[in-house]
Amino acid sequence: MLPSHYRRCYGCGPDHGAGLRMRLTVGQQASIHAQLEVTDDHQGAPGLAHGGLLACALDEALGTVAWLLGTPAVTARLETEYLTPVPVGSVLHIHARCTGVTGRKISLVAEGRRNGPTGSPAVRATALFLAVDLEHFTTHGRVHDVAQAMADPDFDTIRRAFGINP
Ligand SMILES: CCCCCCCC(=O)SCCNC(=O)CCNC(=O)[C@H](O)C(C)(C)COP(=O)(O)OP(=O)(O)OC[C@H]1O[C@@H](n2cnc3c(N)ncnc32)[C@H](O)[C@@H]1OP(=O)(O)O
Repeated sequence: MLPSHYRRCYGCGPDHGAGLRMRLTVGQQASIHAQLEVTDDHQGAPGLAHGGLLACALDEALGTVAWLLGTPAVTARLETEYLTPVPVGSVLHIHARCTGVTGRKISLVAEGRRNGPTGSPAVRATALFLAVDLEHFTTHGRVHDVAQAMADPDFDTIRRAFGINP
């Protein structure tokens, strides 16, 4: 099981009051298994998960695979395909994996299944991530948030955890 890469991340952060709090586990080679419990807070239509939120959950799993490759990376392109509605109360079992790397470009795919990891697929995504350096976050984000994240006493543990499948 991987620790959250950033405590205030909407996808996996334990300190985010309204986040998805996804838990992610390393799979074979560069792949990730994750689970999303679909709750009342995730609705787009009555009783059904919001499509954008499902894309967010897949994005989180895809981004975590990219980090397993040893570099921070950000989503450049994300295409989602919705196959069946996902009702509140279901658990989405997500599997994300890398399909190729060309320079800074990381190609990935993900699939979310209902009713267990071998259930029928409900949502799929194809993504392109771009590897970036720390400057990406200090230039475009808030310097004090970056400094705070790096000052986290668990920062080294978190960084090392992503070296699981070098
Ligand atoms: C553990 C972590 C979990 C995190 C999960 C969540 C992940 C996220 O949500 S990240 C947040 C959302 N994403 C962003 O904010 C990114 C915003 N975009 C950017 O910052 C920039 O556009 C960025 C960094 C993606 C690319 O910019 P830049 O580094 O200048 O790349 P650039 O030089 O233009 O292009 C490099 C290559 O990528 C290609 N490329 C760039 N963007 C795209 C795109 N959208 N589609 C296709 N190809 C693209 C270019 O064509 C180029 O290809 P080639 O080398 O073959 O000519």
